[in-house]
Amino acid sequence: MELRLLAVITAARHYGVELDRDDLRFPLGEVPQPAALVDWLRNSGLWARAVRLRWSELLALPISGPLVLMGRDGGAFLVVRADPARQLIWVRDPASATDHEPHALDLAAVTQLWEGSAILLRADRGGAYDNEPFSFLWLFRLIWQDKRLMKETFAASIMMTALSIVSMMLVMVVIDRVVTYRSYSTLALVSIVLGITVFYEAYFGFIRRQLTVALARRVDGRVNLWMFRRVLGLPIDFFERTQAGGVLYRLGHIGKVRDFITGQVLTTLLDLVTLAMLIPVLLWLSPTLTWMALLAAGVILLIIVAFIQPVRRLYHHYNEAEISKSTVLVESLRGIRTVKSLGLEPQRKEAWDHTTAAAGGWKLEMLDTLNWPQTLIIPFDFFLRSGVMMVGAYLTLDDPGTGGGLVAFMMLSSRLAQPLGGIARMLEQIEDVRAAVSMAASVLNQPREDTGAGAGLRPRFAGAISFTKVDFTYPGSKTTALDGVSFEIPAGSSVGLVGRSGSGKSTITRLLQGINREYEGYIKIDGNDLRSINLQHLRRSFGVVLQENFLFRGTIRDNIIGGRPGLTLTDVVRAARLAGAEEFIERMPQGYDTVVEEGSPNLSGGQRQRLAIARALITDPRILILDEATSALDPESEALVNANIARIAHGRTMLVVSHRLSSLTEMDQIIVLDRGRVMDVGPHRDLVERCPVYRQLWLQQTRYMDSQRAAAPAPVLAQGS
Ligand SMILES: Nc1ncnc2c1ncn2[C@@H]1O[C@H](COP(=O)(O)OP(=O)(O)OP(=O)(O)O)[C@@H](O)[C@H]1O
Repeated sequence: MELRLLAVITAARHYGVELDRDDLRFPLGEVPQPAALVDWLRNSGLWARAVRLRWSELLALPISGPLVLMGRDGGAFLVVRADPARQLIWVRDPASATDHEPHALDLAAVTQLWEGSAILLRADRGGAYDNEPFSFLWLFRLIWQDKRLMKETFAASIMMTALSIVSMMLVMVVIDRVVTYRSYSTLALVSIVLGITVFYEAYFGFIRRQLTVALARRVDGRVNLWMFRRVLGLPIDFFERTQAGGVLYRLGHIGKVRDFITGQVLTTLLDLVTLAMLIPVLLWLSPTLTWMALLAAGVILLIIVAFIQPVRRLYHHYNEAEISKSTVLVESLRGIRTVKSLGLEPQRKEAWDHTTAAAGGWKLEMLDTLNWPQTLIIPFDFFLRSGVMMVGAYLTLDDPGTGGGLVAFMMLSSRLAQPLGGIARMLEQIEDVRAAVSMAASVLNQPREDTGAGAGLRPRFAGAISFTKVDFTYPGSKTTALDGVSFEIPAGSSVGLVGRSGSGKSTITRLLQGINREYEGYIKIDGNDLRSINLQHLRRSFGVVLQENFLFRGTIRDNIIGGRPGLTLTDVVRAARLAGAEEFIERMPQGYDTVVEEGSPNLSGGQRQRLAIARALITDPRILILDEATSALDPESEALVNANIARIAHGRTMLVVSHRLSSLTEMDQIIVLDRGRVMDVGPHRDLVERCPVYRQLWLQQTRYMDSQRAAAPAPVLAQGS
């Protein structure tokens, strides 16, 4: 089992990618199958494929880097070279050192070891393009990946146009010959050929539609996958800066761009093929009429182009208004509890009315402006459709022998209208779509976090943390959040972070998790500079519980596992017990299989929090951060969690941010912060004596608690008396 993982890890390393065991979706203890290994490689940014090969095929493979053969006994080995002439392959044992000389195997030896399947891998060539910014060109290149399908679609279009030209020519023959010379045999022959032509035209039309649908579906799939990956790759502070409503609305535009390219642009390109073939034939049939038709079409295009600029401006305003509208809606829905409990409905309604009216106003103005080109083109469109025929009829009067030609011209030129209309529509929409591209790009092209598979160290943490002269200011903010912060936390110790509101407690935990990276100074974990550690590895090594934690729709068990591979119900129960959640979960009718609804309305705040603690503990993290994790709990739940805190802290470094100093008195050290500076570090009893800021906070709280205690016995006495 280990050998297969080792082989794949070694092969990936050849391409500069460091695989993370936590990314492998496969139950621990079982033999990993090629499909799971391929998924692992692909998710880490490599191109990989599982194949079954024959010996001859294996020998014929061009081997530029190692490929992995699956061994019979659940093992694996790496093929580094093949020599078809000598019928030999050279393999490395993944367990041995990489500089070890590969050894040659022949068919007999390979048959004994190999079970027939292999994993091919290489650096993903799509990778570079994957990292490019979202733009029109990007989408075109994405579509161009399906070159074969595109070529087939174009071939079908060419065939269709050729066939329609043939059938029109046949009509011309019928009119000129059959009618003039009364030839029945020609009529019969032409009818048969026409029948066949119609059949083929229908057939190619069917193929063309099928191909365009297939192309659209593929592009759709790829764009969706890519978009979600990009969005997940954006840093947290982007989502903090940007309202969810705006992000959703902007991302919605990607669908518009995709539909435009796979629909309008593709059809127009195909129609251009038709135009390129039709125009020479029309010129041959009647140059005068052709020029007239093209002139009318040209004027139509000019009218549309003239209105592009004003429409673009109005569209921009309309979009901005729509973003505000959608922000009001999303905000109202997300904050519905606050809205209802504070009775803020009239204000929200007013905001909604206001933004809706603004969006409606801009839309109306835009449609009004669009109405002009649509009206102005009508006479030219009419001339294109009917006027040309009248002129043609007039010309035929002078030359009666050309009746067939005129009919053929009319039938063919009617096909001119569709592609020209298509081009016009495309030009009309292009502004819309350009705006949509920049909308979607404003989210998708944000700088991403560098969580790349190859980037950074992946050390096993013991949990020692040090900050040395760390300065940090939030982007766009004037006040420094951290000012020359230095402290050391030995591995395995528990540390409290205290200070007034806004003193920088959460900022310290954010920097540690790599949420904000633009700090000055040094942050080290076990002596490794935080900047040099792989971001995903870093975050996975932490357990984090915040004041508000999001639970996903699913069972309690799924929520605690959180999709992490290799965890069983025993782990879930262990984590739940440690978090003080076991008792309430077992009282629920379905126990660990109880379904948590969206927003978890079926759980109390305290229960939700204890589940979040269990979720953080299940991976047995070396470093645990509790950021006001118990602040919102009722005294009973808080007491339950606090009673377990010593057990939770056992064997790991624990960082607890809390306003309630009474829950921190047992910590090994407490770091006192004030306005972004470290005022003092020490255990509770020392700090009360020597640190004025801490003493003040402590006295404030104990005085408050004393006054509560003093107030509490009164009713009891009254009752007893
Ligand atoms: N996302 C942010 N963008 C800009 N400034 C921020 C951001 N988060 C915090 N700050 C500022 O940084 C400073 C430190 O904030 P931080 O949240 O670390 O304090 P805290 O001690 O955790 O406060 P609290 O106890 O209220 O949670 C504050 O002045 C705050 O206004």
